[in-house]
Amino acid sequence: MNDTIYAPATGAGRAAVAVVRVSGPRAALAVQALAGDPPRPRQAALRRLAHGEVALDDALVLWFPGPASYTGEDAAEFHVHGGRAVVEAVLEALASEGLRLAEPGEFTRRAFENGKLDLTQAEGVADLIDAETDAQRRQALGQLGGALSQRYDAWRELLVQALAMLEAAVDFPDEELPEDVAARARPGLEALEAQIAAALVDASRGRRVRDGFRIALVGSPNAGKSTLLNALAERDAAIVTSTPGTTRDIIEVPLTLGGYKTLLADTAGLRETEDAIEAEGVRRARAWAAEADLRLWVIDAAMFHVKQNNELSVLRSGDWAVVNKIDLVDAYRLEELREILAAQGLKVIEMAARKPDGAEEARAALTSHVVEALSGAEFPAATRIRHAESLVEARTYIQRALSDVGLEVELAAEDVRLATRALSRITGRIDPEDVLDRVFSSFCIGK
Ligand SMILES: Nc1nc2c(ncn2[C@@H]2O[C@H](COP(=O)(O)OP(=O)(O)OP(=O)(O)O)[C@@H](O)[C@H]2O)c(=O)[nH]1
Ligand SMILES: [K+]
Ligand SMILES: [Mg+2]
Repeated sequence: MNDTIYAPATGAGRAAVAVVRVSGPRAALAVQALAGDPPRPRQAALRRLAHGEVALDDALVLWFPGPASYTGEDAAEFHVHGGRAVVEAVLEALASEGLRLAEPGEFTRRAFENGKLDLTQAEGVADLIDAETDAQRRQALGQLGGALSQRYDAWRELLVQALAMLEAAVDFPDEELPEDVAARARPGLEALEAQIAAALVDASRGRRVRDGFRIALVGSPNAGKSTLLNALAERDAAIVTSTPGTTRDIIEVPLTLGGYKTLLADTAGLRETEDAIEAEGVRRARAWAAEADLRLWVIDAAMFHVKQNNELSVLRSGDWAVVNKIDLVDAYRLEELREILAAQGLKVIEMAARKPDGAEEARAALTSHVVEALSGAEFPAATRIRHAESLVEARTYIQRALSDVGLEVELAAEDVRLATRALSRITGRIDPEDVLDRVFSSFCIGK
């Protein structure tokens, strides 16, 4: 039998109300010990909480007999005044009744184990709690509502149908069934393979909604990268000085643009250097830039020289050139720069980052870019690397099955079985402990 667990469900610190949750077989006893007979199920009752002779608080008490509770077990909630001493006293009383403090995510893990939600929905719960932007919230809510579960279940169903045909062909060879029985599995498998392939392309956009669209500021020392970062962040996140080589570490600033989470990174100016610390900074700058979704190549309009080739090597097509310090040059020079950079296939933005509102055009352009890149990506087939890994695996088995159909039907059937397992792992229909541990360890205590 499970332990009975308790935890504060609300954040630490002073607040008007704090909620303490209890779940497990001794939940009714715990309510009895602190608040007397459990109230009517799912109805709040105002009670004096006491432990032995000691009064603890006046609180709302809710009693959720299983299985109609969040965890599926007997559960209760105490809505107490949100002072630290009150919460501590209630937690202590519960501990002395033989209950134990819940581990991170343990309530949701029990809900999962009791079939209240599947693994992607459990992840939706965690993501909803972590959601900082509107897009993250929509994505998490969709996932909690079963958007991913439904898609995976539909795919699983297609695999089960294909498997049925292949198994029929294995069990009743030759005479009893038409010889093209196995071949009938093919169109379904082909369609599914294509759907998974498309989903994988879309998955990286979905992950960007959850984890943030990554924008790297790169360029020569002193081009004004840190100045631009600070202007966009609207605070002095990075040190700005007139000394080239000021920034060494990557400075990441989360920025919400058009309702989407982005991560803006200021990086060390790119140059050959004897200084070991700066060289490490340059290495990190290149590595971050390589993984980014967009690179902004910041250029000092007065100093730029066409031969800045070592910087070009980090750029990809579709990246932007930000011509900074336009206050220092004339129109003729600007026109010249524009031509050179456009010829490189870069989108060109001009600014004086140091001037008030100097970065507003860049902010507007970035906002439209991110919205365009991510809109609609709230509901992809995969929001985590874990999902994408299993999708890749399922796809590989389906491809192998397709090459075996007609030759070795038994092998094809086995591959389809393996593909089914890979998909089942995403929703937790089959749930190796390590996958569960990975998912639930990211939760906070009390959820
Ligand atoms: N005139 C002018 N100066 C600017 C502008 N933007 C930045 N600067 C100056 O350029 C110098 C370098 O700016 P930073 O933001 O530190 O440049 P950086 O690219 O981060 O430099 P490193 O970190 O050393 O690679 C500072 O003295 C800034 O004040 C601008 O729009 N116009
Ligand atoms: K500098
Ligand atoms: Mg800098």
